[in-house]
Amino acid sequence: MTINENGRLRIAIQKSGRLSDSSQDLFKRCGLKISLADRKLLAHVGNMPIDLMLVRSSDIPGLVMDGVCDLGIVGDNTLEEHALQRQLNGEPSAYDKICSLKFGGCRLSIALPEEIDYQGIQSLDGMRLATTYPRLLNRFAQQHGIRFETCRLNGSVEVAPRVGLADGICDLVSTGTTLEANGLKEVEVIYTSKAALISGDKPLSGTKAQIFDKLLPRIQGVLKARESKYIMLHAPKNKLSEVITLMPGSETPTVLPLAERDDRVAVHMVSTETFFWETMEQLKDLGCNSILVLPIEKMMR
Ligand SMILES: Nc1ncnc2c1ncn2[C@@H]1O[C@H](COP(=O)(O)OP(=O)(O)OP(=O)(O)O)[C@@H](O)[C@H]1O
Ligand SMILES: O=P(O)(O)OC[C@H]1O[C@H](OP(=O)(O)OP(=O)(O)O)[C@H](O)[C@@H]1O
Ligand SMILES: [Mg+2]
Repeated sequence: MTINENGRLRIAIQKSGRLSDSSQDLFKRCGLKISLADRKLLAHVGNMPIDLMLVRSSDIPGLVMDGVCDLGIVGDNTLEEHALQRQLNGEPSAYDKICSLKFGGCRLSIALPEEIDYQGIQSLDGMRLATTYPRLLNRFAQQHGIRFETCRLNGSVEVAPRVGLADGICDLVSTGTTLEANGLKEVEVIYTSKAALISGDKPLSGTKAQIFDKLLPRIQGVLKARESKYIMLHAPKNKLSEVITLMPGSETPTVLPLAERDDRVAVHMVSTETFFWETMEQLKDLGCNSILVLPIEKMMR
């Protein structure tokens, strides 16, 4: 049986959940025309030879490692857990992480009921912890020379201690609201995660490699644009060098004359660093005005 050999690049993304909107948005920003009809699980991109396969997040590492999909977007946590499980089973677990994406940020943490007196990692010895990530949790236990029992729950893990299923949990945390709502406190962060773009470890075939070579710079351009800002301001000519020093990442600012003003110039630049209010205030103190910080939609070097 030949799988995935129709000359179209196949990308697995989460069907619905924490990563699905951001994954679709990333490809839309890359200029891909995606029309996702209700319940359609394989969507053809209209203007590029790419198909998006909509699946459960937990299936994405396996689909990419087995070559069913060429690329995938998945959380580091899911990827690492799956790879560890496959290694234990003696199954192929190789993949390439192409880049980290800037969404889906969370941490995998151990949490215990608030009333428990936690004295450090040794307090976990002998406990029973509910988790969706037993392999990552066991690795942590081994690294710290402690033993505990794990029981697997695929969702609503935070309810386990209250119903007597476990002493504590190991689950994903972002704002901490779910822990707090369920009377739990975070005691150890065992892994930090973001969404990642992955591929299998074998090189793509000719046509697919060409599609990928077109897509990757667009993805990188979207990521770069997201963290970059276009800054414009008017500055006194005699303070120009001080102004430029203050501007974050100001390698090659453009300096333009202003109509009917010999003492002031316009300065334009792209900043790839965070532009803080404090910097704007300092620029103002130097005599700058009309300071604009604008988002950038696309970038290509
Ligand atoms: N609270 C959160 N904040 C930010 N990112 C999160 C959060 N919870 C999960 N994630 C990230 O999003 C991924 C998908 O989470 P989500 O809960 O949508 O799906 P799931 O239940 O883990 O998986 P599946 O799609 O297989 O049902 C997680 O693996 C993690 O990387
Ligand atoms: O720290 P917080 O911001 O509260 O987020 C943490 C919650 O988010 C995730 O669950 P999700 O809401 O995705 O539900 P699920 O268990 O159905 O996957 C995770 O499993 C936690 O329960
Ligand atoms: Mg979830």
